[in-house]
Amino acid sequence: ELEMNYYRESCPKAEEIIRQQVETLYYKHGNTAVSWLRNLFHDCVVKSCDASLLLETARGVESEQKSKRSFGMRNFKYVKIIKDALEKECPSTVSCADIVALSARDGIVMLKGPKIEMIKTGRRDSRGSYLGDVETLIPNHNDSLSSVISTFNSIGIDVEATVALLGAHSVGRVHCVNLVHRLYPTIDPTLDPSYALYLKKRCPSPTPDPNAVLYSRNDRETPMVVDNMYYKNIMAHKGLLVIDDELATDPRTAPFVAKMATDNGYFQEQFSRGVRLLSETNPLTGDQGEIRKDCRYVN
Ligand code: HEM
Ligand SMILES: [Ca+2]
Ligand SMILES: [Ca+2]
Repeated sequence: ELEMNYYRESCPKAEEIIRQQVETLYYKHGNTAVSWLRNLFHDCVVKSCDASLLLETARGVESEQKSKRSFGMRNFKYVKIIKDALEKECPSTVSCADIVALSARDGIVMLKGPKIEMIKTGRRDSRGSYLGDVETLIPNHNDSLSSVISTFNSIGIDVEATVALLGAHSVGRVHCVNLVHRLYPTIDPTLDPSYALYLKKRCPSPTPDPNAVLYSRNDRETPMVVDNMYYKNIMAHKGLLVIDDELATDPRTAPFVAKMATDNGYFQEQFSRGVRLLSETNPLTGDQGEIRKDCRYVN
């Protein structure tokens, strides 16, 4: 079982070390905090919050980072800095899976989102990756709301918390490859026309080079703040993904969207609840898995 402050005896400074490292990294490379948030989603939805996402391709392991669904993910190299600081203090004690969970919590604070005081720890690390499952488990950029709701529901996350978690798209970016289908050959009629013109400027080619770093920010107003701006944007038909418009108009989700758009406190409360639920997905505990020494490789 996960518990609060799992490392209180084995490594009392663990949570403080992670917080410090997340903070230092944020001041050097602000978008690391954005990455820690996305990592939580991409790790926990694929089987378990077990740091399977962090494994690189080596010794028979094929990295989940290679999946199309991981497109645009960045900053993995900085996880090593956090892990090394922990290994120095207490070798082979703090799991990479707990780094994923705690760095997401601390990253959200750097992005001026809610302070989630209590997050359970004691997760252990997977002994392999699940590349083959990533495409079925992580929703695609053009998936329908119904399929997204059922994905989240299958890991115990209700519709209200799902709507709140999508507020993560109040920070970060989307590359043109994930957008152009809404702009070319004709503009998706659910997009605000002036916003569509802006997006066409950001993404001038219908066939962007996947290696080019052409992207649009998720939220032009507060791009580095986890806030309820996402809901205001999607209600104004200024969302980037297909699901954004559905979220704002579907009767199952529209009431939550409208409330989150007007009440940042309510958004923060539901977002915190969503993050906690997500972080507790199917953990490995006890003698399952292992405590990796280097998050990139199984021991
Ligand atoms: C329906 C579910 C979701 C879909 C379809 C989806 C899809 C996407 C796509 C297509 C991108 C842009 C990738 C790129 O082009 O670079 C993205 C970025 C991002 N997603 Fe999601 N996402 C979903 C849910 C979530 C959740 C639940 C979280 C976190 C709680 C999250 C956090 C992020 C973050 C932080 C970014 C920005 C990353 C960066 O700028 O480096 N997403 N997502
Ligand atoms: Ca995982
Ligand atoms: Ca924002």
